[in-house]
Amino acid sequence: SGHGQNEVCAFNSLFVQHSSGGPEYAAELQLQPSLETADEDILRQLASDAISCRNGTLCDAPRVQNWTSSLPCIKGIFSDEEICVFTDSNFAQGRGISLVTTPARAQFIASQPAFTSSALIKNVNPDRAHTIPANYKMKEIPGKGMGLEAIRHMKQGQLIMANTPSLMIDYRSFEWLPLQDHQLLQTMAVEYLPEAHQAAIMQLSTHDDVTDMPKDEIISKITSTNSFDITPHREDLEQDYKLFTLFPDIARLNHDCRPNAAYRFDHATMTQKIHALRDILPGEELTLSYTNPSVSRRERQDRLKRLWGFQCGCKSCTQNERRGKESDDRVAQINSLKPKFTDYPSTATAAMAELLINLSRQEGLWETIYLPYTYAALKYNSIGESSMAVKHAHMAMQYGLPLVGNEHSYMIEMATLVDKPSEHWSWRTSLGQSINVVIEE
Ligand SMILES: C[S@@+](CC[C@H](N)C(=O)[O-])C[C@H]1O[C@@H](n2cnc3c(N)ncnc32)[C@H](O)[C@@H]1O
Repeated sequence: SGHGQNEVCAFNSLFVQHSSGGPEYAAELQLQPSLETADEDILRQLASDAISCRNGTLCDAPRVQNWTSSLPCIKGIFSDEEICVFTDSNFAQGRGISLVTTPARAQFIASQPAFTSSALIKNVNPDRAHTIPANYKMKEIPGKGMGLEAIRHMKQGQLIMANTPSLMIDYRSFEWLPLQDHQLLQTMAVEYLPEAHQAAIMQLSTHDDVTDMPKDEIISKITSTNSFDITPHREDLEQDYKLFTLFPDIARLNHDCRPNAAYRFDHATMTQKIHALRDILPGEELTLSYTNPSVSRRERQDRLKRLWGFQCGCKSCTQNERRGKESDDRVAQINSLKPKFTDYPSTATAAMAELLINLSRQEGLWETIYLPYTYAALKYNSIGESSMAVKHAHMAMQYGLPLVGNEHSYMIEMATLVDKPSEHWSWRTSLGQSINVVIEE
């Protein structure tokens, strides 16, 4: 690209100048720990040069439209493609958003309705939604740092809060760039945001003490302690590369192995939505599960310690040995029953689906309970019990719709079944014939 020819702005070409190695340097980079490859001062100089580029004095105009800035860029070690910082400081009523990604993906994201019809995301973020009374307050939670507490009664399925991202970091930035370059882009992505937004990010939890840490590392700690993995839009051609995404208000939700809330990202509105998994009373802490809840207590605790660095103090993790064992047994039974509904040929029955529902309810696994309700609806319909089928299909939708949306295959099946059970493909399929009722997720 034209950009690459400009020595002032092209980070990777300066890497080459800095070393004595020439073209082999790229190969060297793969072997050395990246922190030793570039001098901090040089990187800083490059960053400030890049800012000058952005102001149009040293470089070409940004190559991607719709962003208030689209620099700096760094070329990947394993790829010819560049990773750049894209900021739109007007996004979400001036709250702003920064992306660290390829120009192609940035262009795709900028074409989403959230960018092209800004009225869509008016009032999405708590600090901009002055007219909507908050459902929660932030407070200190013993042993967990800060957290969010419900201040009103909320119904199962209700939207609790929503947020647009502060930062979205393409996984290619971690994979293609040396750590120091990656951290530099991440820091610049923060620094390009409006000041109030930056301040909110810098106040987020770092889990450990970060006094005396350089800013790049503090920001890395903040993103790794608080970000969600977002699966790319289904029309994005690069499904393998997720987006590590920070939502500054939602980041205050602590983990619980049996949470009362769940998240879902809507690409069109670029909004992470938090819904109530069950009815919530005022005074309850609002929680999400950071990890798969359907594994044993030991496994959950190990994962949380390994991946997040904390000892889980949730109710399910701290209950006594006997109750802990009962919970593990239910989870194991759930996990052995579930495949019977999706494996072919299916040996499952409506009674087994009811058992799965009961176990999930007892265990408080609300996030996935739409699955056994869906199985039950299909099994009842397959034996011609339409009223039971419709009843369970309604339950599947009540729990599933807020979490997976109406385009999810299960929700589509349930909506058609409820409409006319006898015209659904599953109708009486288990009677007198040997067709099995199995649907794909
Ligand atoms: C995304 S932040 C949640 C908000 C955070 N407590 C704060 O003060 O901003 C994740 C961090 O919160 C703490 N945390 C979250 N859930 C926890 C739990 N169940 N037990 C202990 N610490 C928890 C850990 O320090 C974790 O790294």
